[in-house]
Parts: sequence; C-alpha cells; structure tokens
Amino acid sequence: MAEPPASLSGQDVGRWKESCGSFAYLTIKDRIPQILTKAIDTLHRHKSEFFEKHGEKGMEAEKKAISLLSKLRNELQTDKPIIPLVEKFADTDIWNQYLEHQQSLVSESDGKPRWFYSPWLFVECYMYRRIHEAVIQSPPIDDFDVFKESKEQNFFESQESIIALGTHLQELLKTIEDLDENNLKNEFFKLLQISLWGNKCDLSLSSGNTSSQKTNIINSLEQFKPFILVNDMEHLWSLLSNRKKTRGKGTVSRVDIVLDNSGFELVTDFILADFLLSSKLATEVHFYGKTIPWFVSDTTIHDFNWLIEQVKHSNHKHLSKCGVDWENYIKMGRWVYHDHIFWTLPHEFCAMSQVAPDLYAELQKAHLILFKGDLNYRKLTGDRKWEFTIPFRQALNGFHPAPLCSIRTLKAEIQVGLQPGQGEQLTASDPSWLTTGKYGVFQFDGPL
Ligand SMILES: O=P(O)(O)OC[C@H]1O[C@](O)(CO)[C@@H](O)[C@@H]1O
Ligand SMILES: [Mn+2]
Repeated sequence: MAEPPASLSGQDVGRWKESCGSFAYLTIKDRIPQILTKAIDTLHRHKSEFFEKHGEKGMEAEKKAISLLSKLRNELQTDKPIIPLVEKFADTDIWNQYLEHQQSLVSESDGKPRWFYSPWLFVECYMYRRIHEAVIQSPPIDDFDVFKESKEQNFFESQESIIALGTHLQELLKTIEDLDENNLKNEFFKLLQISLWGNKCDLSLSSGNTSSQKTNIINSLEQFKPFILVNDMEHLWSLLSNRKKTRGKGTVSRVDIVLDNSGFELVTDFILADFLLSSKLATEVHFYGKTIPWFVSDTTIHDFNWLIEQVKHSNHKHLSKCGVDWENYIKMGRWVYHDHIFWTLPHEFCAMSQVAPDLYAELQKAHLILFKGDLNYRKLTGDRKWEFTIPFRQALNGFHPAPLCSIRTLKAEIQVGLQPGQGEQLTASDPSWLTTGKYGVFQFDGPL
C-alpha cells in the first residue's frame, strides 16, 4: 500500500484560504496558550483552598505548578524544542521514546522537534501531558484537575437539556417493550443523533470557555439533519438488530464506547447506553475514559462517577431515576468502565496493536465500537492530509479491532469518505465547515 500522506502541522497554511494559517497553526498559536493561561488562573484561584488543606506546603506547590506552566507557555510561544518528560509516571518512557522517534524524522538542518513544525496531533497531546507533569511535580496538590471546574460548569449550565433528555428516556422506557421494529429503530436513530450533537460541547475548541447545551436538543434533530455529511446509522441498526434476532439466550452483545467529553456529551452517551441495554440491542456496554485530565473536557473516572452521582441526586424524578439505574448497571457489571494509558498517548490508532496489544485485544471483544468526538477521529485517521474522497477504511490504515463507527462533529481540517465534489462544494458554501462543529458524521467500518 502507498505511504499515508503527511501529518497536519502548525506549519501548514489554511486548507481553504492560502493566505491564512491552518486551524492547526491557529490552535497552537492562540487556543493552546489561552488554555494554559486559564489553567494558571485556576491554580491561582484555588490558592486559599490549597492552604486550608495543606498549609504552607500547599501554597508552595501552587507556586511551583504555576511556574512550570508559565515555563511551558513560554517554550510554546517561542517555538522552543520539545523536551523529554522528566517526572517518572506510567507512560513516561513511551512518551520519551515517541519523542525520539519524532526527533529521528526531523532532518539535520531543522534540528529538534518544535511546536509549530512537528505533527499537530503530537504537540497538542504533548501539551496536555506537560500540564499533567507540572501538576504531578507539585505535591501535595498532585491530584488537582485544572479542568474540573469547567467540566462541572458545563454540566450545571446544561441542566435544562439534561432534564429534557432524562425525561425523554424515562418516558420511552415505559413503552419500550411494546415498540415495533420501526419505532425502535427511530428511537435508536434519535439517541444516536443526540449523542452526535452532544459532541459540539467540548471545551477545547472554545479554549476552555463555557460551551454548554442550553436548548432542548431533541426538538432540533430534524433541523440538524442536513449537516450530517456521512450517515451510516442504518449499518449500526442492521448490525445490532440482526445480532439481537439471531443470538442465543445468554449470549453477549457488547457495544464499546470510547468516550470523549464529560458534562453534557457524557449524559447523551449514557442515555444512548441505557437505551442499548433497555432495548436489548446490547447486553453490555463498556466505556473507555482518560487516565489524566485531557483536552480540557475529556472524561476521567472521576468525572464519570461524579456525573452519575449528580444525576442520581437530582431533584428531578426522571433524572434521578436515570442516575439510580446507571449506578445499578455498573454494580451488575452491565456497564463497565476501563481506562488505559494509550488513550493519552500521541499515537495514531493504527499503532495500537503494537503499542497497547492488551487494549487492542479488549476492543476485539466488542461487537461494535463507537468512537466519540473529534480527537478520536484524528487518531483513527492518523491526523493526516487525506483527500476528502479516500475511503474511511483506507485512512484507518489497518486499525480494525471490531466493526466501528466514528460519531464526530468536525473540529479539525480532516475528513475522509466524502462523495466526489462534496468537500469542494462545502468549501465554496461554508468555508469553515471543517472546524466549527456545525457538521457531523456517523462513519462506519464494518467487518473485514
Ligand atoms: O472533544 P473533541 O470532539 O475530541 O474535540 C477536541 C478538539 O479540540 C481541538 O483540538 C481544538 O483545540 C480540536 O481540533 C480537537 O480535535
Ligand atoms: Mn474532547
């Protein structure tokens, strides 16, 4: 097979306007420094809390973390070489090996890997890993999540929509046993679309500023339909409904969800996961989250548990019923949470079978894997400059643990599997279609 194309990078010019910097460039130049500044500010604001908890040591730790983050911001803004990680952690060696690999790709005259010249996926992941390094180097505040507040705020600000979703689910569950095939399929499609548009609410695109869901999303689904550029929902239905019909008693149907953002998006994923069990389209759902705070709003085990607790203690009866059910699913092992350091490494997913064979083997147990969000799409496709019409399977570059589907709103200058001319038409009618989160895809890759 021909070599895959080059990686997106901060040195690229815009895909649609050659005089402009690419989205990758603008992210490194503007968005990432803003996220760092916000993280510094958050540490500042928690100063007295650190003091109350840890006394003088807490104050010193806050100063240390802030100085490490300021140094990081300076390295980035002056395009300094990317330096190895120093603090020993579970993934430090793999990171440093990856860095050496990047170094080997840089030609002699260019010197070392640098922020604006190396692959965007690598430097952006590296930035979040360095934020984590700054925090773990600063005990006793080494378990502080600088993004926790924003994630919680997103949840609280989306309350009305969350209540609407909880109510919708509970009403649906009352009659779910009596629904005919067609109605069940319609409901499945609705909840898939809710989970898709839930992905608009990430906090990395908005530089850590609030990005919540204020309106009832269920009423907007028809209006959003034209913005689904690749719609493979039928494939998901066929796969799961055929399996439901043909599987024997006591046989498992397992759907794995590689999670993205906490807050509103996570609620939409839970609603979908609940429906999968209640409709018997699946018998188990496995979730994958991040081991460290990541791309501002990504879900950690703490966020996962926190959100279920919040929902359970809601004053709204339908919502609290959701929380009780979700906790029970976990207790019964029908919902299973996994984490793995691979998800917070910079590698594209086609490297998973080599870098994390245990994770690859785990995913192979699924009958369907749903990959939520934009960053997962970038890693599925290697964050490379593919032509818009290249088949999704080709861009996956051999990654195929099980049938899979990307559920993603577009927030990076990469999209594959379009019809001839579709990308060009979009560029003409809506030049920023690739990066605003207004468009979405359900992109499926079936059995080999
Ligand atoms: O939460 P998501 O959907 O993965 O989106 C995170 C996105 O943030 C950005 O990095 C912008 O910083 C996107 O390009 C990126 O993929
Ligand atoms: Mn995210």
